[in-house]
Amino acid sequence: MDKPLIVALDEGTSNVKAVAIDARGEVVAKASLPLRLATPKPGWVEQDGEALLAASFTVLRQVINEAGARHVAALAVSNQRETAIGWLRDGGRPLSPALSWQCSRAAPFCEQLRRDRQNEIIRSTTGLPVAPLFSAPKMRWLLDNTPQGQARAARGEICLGTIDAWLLWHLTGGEQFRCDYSNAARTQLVNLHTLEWDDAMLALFGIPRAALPEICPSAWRFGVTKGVDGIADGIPVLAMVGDSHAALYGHGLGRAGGIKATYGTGTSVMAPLPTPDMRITQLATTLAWHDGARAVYGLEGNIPHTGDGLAWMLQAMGHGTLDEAQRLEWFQRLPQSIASTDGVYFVPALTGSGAPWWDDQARGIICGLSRGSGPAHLVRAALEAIAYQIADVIEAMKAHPEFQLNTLMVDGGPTRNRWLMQFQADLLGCPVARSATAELSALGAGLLARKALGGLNDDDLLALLPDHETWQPDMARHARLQRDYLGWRDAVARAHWKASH
Ligand SMILES: O=P(O)(O)OC[C@H](O)CO
Repeated sequence: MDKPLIVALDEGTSNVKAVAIDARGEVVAKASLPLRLATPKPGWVEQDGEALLAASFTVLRQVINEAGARHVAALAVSNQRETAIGWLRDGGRPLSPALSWQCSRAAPFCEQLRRDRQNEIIRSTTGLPVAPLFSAPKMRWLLDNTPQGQARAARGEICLGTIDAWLLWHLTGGEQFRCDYSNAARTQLVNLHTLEWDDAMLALFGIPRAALPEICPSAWRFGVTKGVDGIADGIPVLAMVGDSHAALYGHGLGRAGGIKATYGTGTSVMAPLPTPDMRITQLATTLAWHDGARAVYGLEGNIPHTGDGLAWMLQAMGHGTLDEAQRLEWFQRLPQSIASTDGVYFVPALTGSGAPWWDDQARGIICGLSRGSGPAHLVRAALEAIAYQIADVIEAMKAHPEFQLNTLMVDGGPTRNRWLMQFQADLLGCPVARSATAELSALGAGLLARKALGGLNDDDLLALLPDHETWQPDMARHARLQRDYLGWRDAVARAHWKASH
């Protein structure tokens, strides 16, 4: 193979990395750079779109040059989702900083939609709840805060896009204005049944169709590089996909029964589904990817505080300065030093609860303390809370008629904790499989690009997936943990107590 490499860009919220992946699926070169977030007002979170481009092009240039441009068959992109940016079609200059997925400046507009009782039509059309997280209310804010924004957008002078579209536009010298299905599905403007921009949603959010990109499959010939300093012209971009979706693809190509959980500050749990079905109102339904032949859907639950709850507990106990290695040592040693938490639970609803409860008013609680409770009980309760919250989302997923759980596939920093992996397997009563690679999103996007190159079927791609280390459940312990899980549910109800009083 004269061009064996795919260079995949993983454009995240806090850093951007590029990796070169060879024909066996191995990472042979990589580079990364941190990205800055700005918080100009409470609740506002934004990112300099041009700085994001510059960092992305720097890591791409570095990896392409290290690997040798003549060996690069294609580029692939996985990216932070929901973040929205507007730019001038003439010249590509941004209208303002990109509005991060974390930004809640569009909350008043969302509140109005809820007051106008638009929730149900939005959810049944797009699969998503009304929330400032999604791109559509952010795009509306951008147009409202740009002189003659609506009129100029309707005339096609303004482009509105997710980060994949922004990157592609600039990678192709302004020639291609396209995004992929997975990113489009997170805007809240796509009809999940037709997979097209939806007229009713465009009208509701006040977004002219002329301002939006063409939606393409995630594995697709999106365009070729043109005019990027230091990067050869003519390299095809063959995949673009949201990062969480790319990780699911990188774990197992979305085979039935393989659910993934990315453990980080928060956790995204995603299950692949063959059809969209929006009956489970506690979770978001989304498009996982379109591989050029077919669309795969996803049922997703986002939990805001998992690793973050652990960090909070450590800080509250006065150990916030421990470095990463010390934390891992602590978090493995302390929970094993006791047989159980003796009924102590920590519900880390620190800014409200996410999936499957969705209660902004909920607040964190520690309950079940007795005279004998100590640091080990608290640390163990914080670790167990991660596993319990994931179990809550999976419980909600079980209501879906096509749901299957064979293995929970996991990735992210906290999965290095072997005690936590075993506890998660015992609690769920199913194997937990941790991916051997830290570059799962980039790898998933890279595999989609390989698919677009042609010549490989899914069995060939499966052979390129990284290995997993698996923890098998102890079923006797699983049975005992069902009692503790009921105690957890009771604690969750107490965390939600404030909302109803
Ligand atoms: O930047 P990450 O990797 O935390 O991902 C951000 C998510 O895509 C937002 O939905």
